[in-house]
Amino acid sequence: MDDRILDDAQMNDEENAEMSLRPELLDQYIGQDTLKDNLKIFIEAARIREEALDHVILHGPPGLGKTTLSNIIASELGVNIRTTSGPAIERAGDLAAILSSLDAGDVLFIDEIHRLPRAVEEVLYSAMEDFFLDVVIGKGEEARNIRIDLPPFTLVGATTRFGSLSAPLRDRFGVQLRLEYYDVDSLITIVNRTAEIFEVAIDPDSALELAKRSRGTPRIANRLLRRVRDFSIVKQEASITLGTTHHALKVLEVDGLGLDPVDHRIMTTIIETYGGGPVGLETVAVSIGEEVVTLLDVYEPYLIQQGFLERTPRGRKATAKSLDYFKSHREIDIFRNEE
Ligand SMILES: Nc1ncnc2c1ncn2[C@@H]1O[C@H](COP(=O)(O)OP(=O)(O)OP(=O)(O)O)[C@@H](O)[C@H]1O
Ligand SMILES: [Mg+2]
Repeated sequence: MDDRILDDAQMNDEENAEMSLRPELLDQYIGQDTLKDNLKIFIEAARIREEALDHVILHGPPGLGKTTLSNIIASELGVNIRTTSGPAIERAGDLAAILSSLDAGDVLFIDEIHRLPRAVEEVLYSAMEDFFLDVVIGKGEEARNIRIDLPPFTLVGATTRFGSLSAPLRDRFGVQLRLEYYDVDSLITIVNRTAEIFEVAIDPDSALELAKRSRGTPRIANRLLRRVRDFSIVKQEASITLGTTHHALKVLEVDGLGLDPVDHRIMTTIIETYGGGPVGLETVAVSIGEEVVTLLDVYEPYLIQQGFLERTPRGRKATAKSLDYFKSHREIDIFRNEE
């Protein structure tokens, strides 16, 4: 399973590549039109008022552009950005150090904000609402409370689990933006843009094919393009052809809808072992040897969006549509491509 297209462990080696692909301004950010229109107004208003932008929470599945957008927000505001993540801020003191180093109007980006320790989160409330921190200095009898005033700043939080945020934290974000899976047209534009940056030519039908098989996710579109480009280079093609694209996707075990072998194992386990469900996600995870969080964050959202999987109070259920799709894939060669 080392070649899995969605594997997190694989992501490290692409971080550099991702950096160079990140659009820097809102106009270069493809798709998410409603979100962009709203954000433009809020940014413009903050600039006119010469105040810090209200706190922003970006939520949605991995790879849809939350980190990219947080950097764009800072660029568009013309301010500095400090980047950290929920698990990296272990103590209230860590947070105090970061916050007191900000200049007025700066953006503090906290990735994976649902993983902030509880004690840190509670200190964050007053920082967000009234720009001050109450911290305890010293221990025992010596301990005393001090109040630190902060410059007005904008907290941008990102999470794949909006539902796991506590209500008090959620409510302190004045701007709540949900990223949606991208449509095929936006993904074609993203594939073509990335190809241009890579300086490779790609046939329009190949770009379309990659767009259709990217699970609505720019990160996956870019990743597939990089792999397909490798095959094309070896074949010494002048431009990435549909034949090579099909071949590469077959080797990568990406099916016609962008589903990979893990998606197939999830669905066939629910359908065949558990009679279509309902079955608990933990049970499915154990059956196929994957982490529950991976299923929750990476696999399940797209299977639900495609109408294959349903969340019910008693567990996950396969839909009628999924019975057809996964049954027919089982009868024929599972990763056959329409060549
Ligand atoms: N709207 C977009 N237009 C062009 N490229 C995009 C867009 N959104 C994302 N990308 C590209 O997709 C890649 C992944 O985006 P990003 O890292 O911002 O996702 P993320 O939502 O932060 O993911 P995670 O939840 O895993 O942190 C980046 O390389 C970025 O260049
Ligand atoms: Mg990110």
